[in-house]
Amino acid sequence: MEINKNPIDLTFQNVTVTVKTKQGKKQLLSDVSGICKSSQITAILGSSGAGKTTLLNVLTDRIENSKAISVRGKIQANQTEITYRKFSDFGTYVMQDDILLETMTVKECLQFAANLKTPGNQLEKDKVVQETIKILKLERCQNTLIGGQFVKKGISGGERKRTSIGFELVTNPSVIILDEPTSGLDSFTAYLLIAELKRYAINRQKTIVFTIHSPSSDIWQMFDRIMLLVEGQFIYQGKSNEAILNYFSNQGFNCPRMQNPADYFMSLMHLNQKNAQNYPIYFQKYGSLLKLQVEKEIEQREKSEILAYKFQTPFLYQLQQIAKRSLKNVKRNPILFRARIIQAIIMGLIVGLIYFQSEDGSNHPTSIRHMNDRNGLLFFVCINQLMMSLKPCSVSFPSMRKVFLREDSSNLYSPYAYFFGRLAIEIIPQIISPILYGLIQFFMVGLNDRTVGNVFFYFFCLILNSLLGLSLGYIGGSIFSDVKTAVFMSPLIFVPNALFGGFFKNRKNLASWISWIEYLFPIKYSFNAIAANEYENTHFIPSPTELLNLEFSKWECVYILLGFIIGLLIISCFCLVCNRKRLQ
Ligand SMILES: Nc1ncnc2c1ncn2[C@@H]1O[C@H](COP(=O)(O)OP(=O)(O)OP(=O)(O)O)[C@@H](O)[C@H]1O
Repeated sequence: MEINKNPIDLTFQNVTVTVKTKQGKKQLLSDVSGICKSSQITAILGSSGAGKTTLLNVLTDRIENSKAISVRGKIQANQTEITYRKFSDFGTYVMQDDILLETMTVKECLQFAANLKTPGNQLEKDKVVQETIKILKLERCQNTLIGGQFVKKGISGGERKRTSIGFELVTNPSVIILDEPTSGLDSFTAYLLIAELKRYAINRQKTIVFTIHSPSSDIWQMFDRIMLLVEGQFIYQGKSNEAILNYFSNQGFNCPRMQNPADYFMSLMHLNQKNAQNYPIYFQKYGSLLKLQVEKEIEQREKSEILAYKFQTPFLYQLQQIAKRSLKNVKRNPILFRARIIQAIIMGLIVGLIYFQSEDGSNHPTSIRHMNDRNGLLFFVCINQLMMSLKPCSVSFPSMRKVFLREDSSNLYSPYAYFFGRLAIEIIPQIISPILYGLIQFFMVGLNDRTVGNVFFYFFCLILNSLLGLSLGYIGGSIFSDVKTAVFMSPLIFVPNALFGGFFKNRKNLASWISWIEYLFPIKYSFNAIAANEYENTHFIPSPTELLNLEFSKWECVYILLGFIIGLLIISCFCLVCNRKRLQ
């Protein structure tokens, strides 16, 4: 990684954030101005709820004006105003939660970001990864899986945090903003991390800003600039060490010699009765002694051009990278894939045994009992296939939503590439599973095998049904943000499909005011196609398709089903793109 050609001073002026709450309006930040300089590390301290994360969200332009929240003020980089997309052109935001894919190794994780976000050939991208690993001292764990809920063995909390930072560093940003990078780390690991960030800021002229809760005295010594926040207002901003100690001692707040200054200032800011009486003094002193000075400093910054970092790899390359990663994810966490296959085998066996060599009308052509059995079997197969793929597909997007949102906010790839890259892999079990299911029960039951065409058509219908479940699952998964809601809502898709499918209630008996609804539920076409195929040249008299009043030919149903699948996939892709929320 080369020296930064684009050093940036980040400034903010008169920033006020107001939210509407049930109790009325609440100011999270009140008219704050400040400056974060290049080649320096700036630490923002304050007690819990002081507004630190809110300030970072404003700096990275992640809060939008809306009915519920109002943001005023000016954010500038080298005296040029910034907007959300422009921030990601030169800066990066490492959020408090380390959102990483647990099935990747540290190196693969950084490689993924480097492949998608850095220009040059593969050798150059690999070099960036190696350098990032070296800077963040991740050599020892580079080939260890990240780990988490499903993959139990993983890297430590400190390594996780550094990987999270590394994921953003590979793009060589000029400004790095971090929300509590040391949370959850022991004091020595925290020290090493801040020391690394400081070295990085100096050596590469980066602007590093972070919030921190309780730094040790060793960490405190390293800060170049400190901002102290109390109830959304600054009470100090400027140099660290002697400067801040002198400022407060001049006001009668002397830090005991043997005490960690960070602890002392945190105790001054903590909301209790005694401190609350001092708050007006802090604000008044800041207003009279520092505010003007900071504003002057901001005005004196020189205007210079920001070299925007707009590199994005071609769409097909993004698609390939996402598909490769999804495949690895399935291989290393195969539980869902295995469950789908085992489910297909067990369900195939159950159906095969229950309907074993069921009567096809050749012995008792007029038997309504046998005809009903066969109709029931065909309808059950349609519903069963749909449900077997709907559930896993409805949870697949919500379960990866955080990773997607994080990568999307880093502008790593197009959301369309993400959607189709995942689809390319997730479609595989949805094709294998119905084939397996069909192979087991088709011959056990003794379905229509008069021609090879009939056999293939049956299997084709099973696959279409499975893909229908996938596309319906994707719709739920891309609309609902969490797994539980997506699963709870799936009966809303299933029940009307079953009721209007043409088996439980004969379509001719539907009231005229409601009969049009049946055309909206695709299972009707699946049942129609599979029944039309089964009863081609049937022995049953009269023909079950006539009794069921099935109106379409089997190929007409296939075209309609394909239309449904493609249409639903397009809608779910659109929902995913529109539902992207910025992580705050
Ligand atoms: N959308 C919102 N609506 C109402 N109140 C909010 C909203 N977002 C934040 N707050 C409140 O604003 C205050 C500042 O929140 P913020 O997350 O910036 O604090 P913080 O200093 O980062 O705290 P911590 O150190 O605990 O993370 C808190 O009291 C929080 O409850």
